[in-house]
Amino acid sequence: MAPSLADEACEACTSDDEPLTGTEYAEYLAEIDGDVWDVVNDHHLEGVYPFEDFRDALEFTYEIGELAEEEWHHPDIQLQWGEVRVEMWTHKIDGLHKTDFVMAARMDRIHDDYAPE
Ligand SMILES: C[C@H](O)[C@H](O)[C@H]1CNC2=NC(N)=NC(=O)C2=N1
Repeated sequence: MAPSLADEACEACTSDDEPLTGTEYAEYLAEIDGDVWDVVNDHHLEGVYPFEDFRDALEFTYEIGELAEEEWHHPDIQLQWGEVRVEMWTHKIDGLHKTDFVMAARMDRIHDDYAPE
């Protein structure tokens, strides 16, 4: 079996890279949580994570913030009761790079720990 996207390294992006097109990112999109993530305008990822309450949403926000600092790839984050919204793309190429999908897969893995029993 191919390694999970969440186990792959975040690849460094250079300004020579082209943003991924729909056919190119389709295989990565299939590996992240389809109930959470959508690609918008072939340009960025939008994710909406559900939570049981505000505290879980707050702790998840902190955890993905730490991930962002470790990988130096920072989503826009909106926290509200029971929900965390995330937007993410690769600024250098103003579009999607494999790294955006690796980050999404890592966030999915973190979110798994918040699933209700
Ligand atoms: C200048 C700085 O290194 C860049 O803006 C980094 C930091 N965080 C980032 N976050 C995201 N989401 N995309 C980027 O391309 C990015 N690049």
